[in-house]
Amino acid sequence: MNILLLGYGKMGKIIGEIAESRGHHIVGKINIDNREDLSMLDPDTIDVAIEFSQPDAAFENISWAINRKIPVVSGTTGWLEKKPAIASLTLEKETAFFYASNFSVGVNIFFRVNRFLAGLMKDQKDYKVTMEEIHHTEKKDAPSGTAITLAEAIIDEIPSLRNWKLAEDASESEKELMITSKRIDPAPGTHIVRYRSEIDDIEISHTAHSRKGFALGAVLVAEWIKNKNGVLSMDDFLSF
Ligand SMILES: NC(=O)C1=CN([C@@H]2O[C@H](COP(=O)(O)OP(=O)(O)OC[C@H]3O[C@@H](n4cnc5c(N)ncnc54)[C@H](O)[C@@H]3O)[C@@H](O)[C@H]2O)C=CC1
Ligand SMILES: O=C(O)C1=N[C@H](C(=O)O)C[C@H](O)C1
Repeated sequence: MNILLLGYGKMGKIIGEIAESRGHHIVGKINIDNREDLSMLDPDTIDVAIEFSQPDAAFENISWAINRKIPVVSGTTGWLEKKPAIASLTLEKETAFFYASNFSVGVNIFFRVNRFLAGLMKDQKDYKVTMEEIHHTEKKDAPSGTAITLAEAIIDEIPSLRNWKLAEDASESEKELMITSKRIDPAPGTHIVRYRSEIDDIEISHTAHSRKGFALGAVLVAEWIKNKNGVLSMDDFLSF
């Protein structure tokens, strides 16, 4: 496949290496300082764009590709208030858009375990749930996209919770799920969900040892998305 990389930072580079090792051809490596290279590409020769840039660049990158009917696989976090506009554009242009806050198989198993545990805890009034995420110091958004996905599932399952909040922003409230964000190098991504009572604690965690799982997941999705249409997610891709 011919793959365009929109965003060629830590993730873009590993994605490029994995894609090439699987026989794909990288037609462009676009960063903040070479966006003019986009005008030299022939959109008809691009099978899929993989977009890992930064929160304030994602919408423009994704729109550029979708407007040219290029399917997009995006992992950029921190821009999702604009996702409905991308969803409409995707349907209008009859192409495909795939978003995941986390592409690793391990985290997607963790998402299922998190939802199951939250369902078990929903009537356990003696436990208070909190979350913690730890990432490297270059990360631009907080909390992480993965933490938001975890929090949304917990809030879905536990009726007494209304929304999540960053622990540093807020005084505690019974109705809010507090998320602590820590920035410590070189952490590729750690997420912890804790239920604490006077008697005991229950804790689940996922720790990425590198970025390889995120990058491999994005390439596998790019291979899968070819010739598909619509707005897709990991629930469409995963077979478990
Ligand atoms: N969904 C997932 O599984 C994962 C998502 N991420 C997310 O992916 C994004 C990228 O992460 P990293 O590669 O670690 O960040 P990074 O900071 O290493 O790279 C971002 C790159 O985007 C480029 N960029 C900035 N503005 C641009 C623009 N207008 N057009 C094109 N490129 C532009 C920068 O030049 C930079 O090279 C972040 O939002 C991060 O949270 C990271 C890992 C896994
Ligand atoms: O910025 C990162 O590095 C990561 N971002 C994603 C997120 O915000 O959840 C996924 C992963 O945790 C690494």
